[in-house]
Amino acid sequence: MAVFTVVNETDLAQWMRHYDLGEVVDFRGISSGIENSNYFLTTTRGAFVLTIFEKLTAEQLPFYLDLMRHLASHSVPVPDPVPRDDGALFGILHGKPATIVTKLDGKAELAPGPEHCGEVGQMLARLHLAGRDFKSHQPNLRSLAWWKETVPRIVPFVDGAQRELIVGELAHQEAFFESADYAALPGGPCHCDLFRDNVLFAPAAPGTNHQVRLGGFFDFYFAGCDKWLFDVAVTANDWCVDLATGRFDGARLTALLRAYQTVRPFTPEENRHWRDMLRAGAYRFWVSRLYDYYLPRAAAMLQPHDPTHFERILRERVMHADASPLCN
Ligand SMILES: Nc1ncnc2c1ncn2[C@@H]1O[C@H](COP(=O)(O)OP(=O)(O)OP(=O)(O)O)[C@@H](O)[C@H]1O
Ligand SMILES: N[C@@H](CCO)C(=O)O
Repeated sequence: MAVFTVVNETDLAQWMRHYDLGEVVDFRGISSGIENSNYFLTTTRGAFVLTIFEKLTAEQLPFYLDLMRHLASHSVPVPDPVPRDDGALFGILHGKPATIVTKLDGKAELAPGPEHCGEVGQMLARLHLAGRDFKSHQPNLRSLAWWKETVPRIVPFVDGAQRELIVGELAHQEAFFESADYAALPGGPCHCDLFRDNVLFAPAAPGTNHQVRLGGFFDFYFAGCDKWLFDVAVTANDWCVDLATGRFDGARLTALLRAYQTVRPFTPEENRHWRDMLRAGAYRFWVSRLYDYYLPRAAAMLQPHDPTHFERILRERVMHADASPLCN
């Protein structure tokens, strides 16, 4: 269930007066998702998604919506927020900020193969390059500063071995973030949460030699400016692993990294610090999952994600810290 705020026919008719989207043909709630209320909206002008933000505020939204609009205008397939009659990308519905974005094609691929990872890698590099002239800046709000603030709050709940890892890795990451090599890593707007459930795939067009077709990336509400390599690491840690062990699948990892580098080759510093960044990517989600597990927000997370999955991945990455970028 992911319709927390109910929109009836009268509310919708009132809301649609602010848009030049023709007549409503179909309107239905979307059952998945745990953060916002989402509806599929079909009008005589096309297919859209209406999102009512249950937690993000009107002050927080412009960075995300402007970024999506910027990327969409640079041919990166992401939901494009539709401007209202006053030019605004969101309005207020039932007292909460709400927006209409274009609907992407396809469905999530939860058991990806190398062909899916290749498409994701290439588009992620295109997203990074397209973000270079995006004017707003918001840091990744789930990076080092947040880890430093959050780790002391979760440490009382974890066992001795976990405490050692969580505190030790924080020290490792602090040293990495302070290094000259880290400062030299290129960066800009990043998705920061490009997991399998935030990407859609559609059937490949007949007559093309593509096995799959990327519908697009969505759920930009953890996006922020960060090192591009961090985004690649977060993505690889989800798309290219065996979910039972956290180990990399060599074919998927190679496909993702090769495809990314056909668009933007890694710099020497990125090559040197791939493993540190994989650790950072795993750490970010281990910490957030522990936080959501032990300190749940009111009415949040219907089903918290399993923190031990990312503990396993982090231990795996620490163990293979010396491996080179294109190896598993
Ligand atoms: N622009 C879009 N185009 C097509 N489908 C979309 C779009 N936005 C959302 N969806 C569909 O709606 C579902 C719920 O969206 P989403 O996962 O973003 O939920 P949420 O509650 O906003 O965030 P979270 O993933 O953090 O729970 C997605 O799984 C996807 O199927
Ligand atoms: N992708 C995150 C959830 C927040 O979108 C996780 O798996 O922990």
